[in-house]
Amino acid sequence: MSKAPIAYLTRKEIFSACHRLHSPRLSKEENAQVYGKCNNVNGHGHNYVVEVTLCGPVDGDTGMVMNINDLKKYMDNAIMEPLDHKNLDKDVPHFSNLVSTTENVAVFIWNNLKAQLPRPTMLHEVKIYETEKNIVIFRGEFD
Ligand SMILES: Nc1nc2c(c(=O)[nH]1)N=C([C@H](O)[C@H](O)COP(=O)(O)OP(=O)(O)OP(=O)(O)O)CN2
Ligand SMILES: [Zn+2]
Repeated sequence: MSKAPIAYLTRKEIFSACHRLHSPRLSKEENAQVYGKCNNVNGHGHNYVVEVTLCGPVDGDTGMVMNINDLKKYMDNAIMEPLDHKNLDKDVPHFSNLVSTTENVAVFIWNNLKAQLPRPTMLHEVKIYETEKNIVIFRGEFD
């Protein structure tokens, strides 16, 4: 029997949210120094573009790594429902005591997706464009 080819499947979603970069582990002065304009108490917003990539065998019967309709459902639950049109720092309990950098948002999304996927090991990458120029990739790695 021939082996199934392994493919990477990516889907993109866009969510809008506001936030302020402020770490509870730093003093007021340190926060101002580290985050500069992003520490402004009024906050600011982004249209975050999130690309989720799964990796897995192409099913011989369906021809799919996963049905995109199912991936869309998982991403709605893991990304859109908790984050879209939210104040990340005030509306999302995960960030009540954790600075809402894009790195931390990527880890949050990764963990939400992992908890839902029928085969969590399929999750390969979460990539977020906070702006056109600022991009974070998380692949579930720890130092
Ligand atoms: N490592 C990180 N550094 C910064 C993050 C982050 O999430 N991780 N986030 C920010 C701010 O949230 C900020 O919104 C960045 O915006 P800005 O500097 O305006 O964005 P650009 O770099 O695209 O804009 P410029 O035109 O270059 O000013 C800051 N740092
Ligand atoms: Zn920002």
